[in-house]
Amino acid sequence: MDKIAELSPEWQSWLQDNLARGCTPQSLVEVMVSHQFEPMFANAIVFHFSALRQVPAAQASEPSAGQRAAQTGYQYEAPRLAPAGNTIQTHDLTVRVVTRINKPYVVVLENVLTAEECDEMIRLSSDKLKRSMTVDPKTGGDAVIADRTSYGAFFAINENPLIANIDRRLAELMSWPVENGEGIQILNYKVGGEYKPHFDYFPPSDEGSKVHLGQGGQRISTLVMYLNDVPAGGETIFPELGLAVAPKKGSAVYFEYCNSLDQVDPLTLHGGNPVIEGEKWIATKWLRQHRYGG
Ligand SMILES: O=C(O)CCC(=O)C(=O)O
Ligand SMILES: [Fe+2]
Repeated sequence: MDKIAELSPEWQSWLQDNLARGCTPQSLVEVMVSHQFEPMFANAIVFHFSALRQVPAAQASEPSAGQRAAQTGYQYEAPRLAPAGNTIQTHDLTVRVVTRINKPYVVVLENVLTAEECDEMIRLSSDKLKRSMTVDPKTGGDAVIADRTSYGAFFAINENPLIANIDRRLAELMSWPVENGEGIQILNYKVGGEYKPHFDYFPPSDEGSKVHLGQGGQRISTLVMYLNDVPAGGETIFPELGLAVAPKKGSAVYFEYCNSLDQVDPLTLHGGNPVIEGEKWIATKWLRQHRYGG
């Protein structure tokens, strides 16, 4: 985590001392935020220090996955997406489970979308992007687009028959109502395009989260679907887990990070590695606690 360099030695020892005294990470985040630290940064840095805190010499030098999970204070509950079995049956596709991690619950899936659906979503969103570029003169066209490392488009829930069928399948897959989902978001990354590590949930201590939490509540899980094969780079990475998922057309990675106590799980920090060759298209589905929009 290179941002550590930005934290003064005084703050670093303050964090170490208070974690050693047994203060909760959340209380330390709040103090940092009250001292004008950016909430996402405070969350990430406090978690980083708490996860790396020295374990007694008698134990392994690296905390086990279970110990790291316990240190965050997040209470794991029964997963929403099927916790067992190598396939998940939806009304029209049999989705295959490739990899599972339990704490946090991260699952790599195959056959979430057909190749035709992937191609059609790319085609439809390319059209949307072209239209929005010409409709809004203030975006400045190509100059602005060239600066961005990714760009995207939204499909409203049930926007057309193709999307409605996919929304239905995803709700079955994730055992959560269609109405609690945000509309599918399409992102396109060119060579060099990336998505720096972040949390998909709205940090509870962040003032700016209130407006998001007011509609549909907290985000609880994410499904990142890959719409094309990427020749090199573009993996979805989970830095706290040492996990990198390579994009594969029609496959997806699913992860959960909010429980029934409204706690959020910092171990789900994730990002998109820079694309090295070719381009990367993904479709992301975020689920909310409550009914969202439509
Ligand atoms: O590009 C990726 O692989 C990750 C995308 C992501 O984190 C998101 O859409 O929230
Ligand atoms: Fe994300």
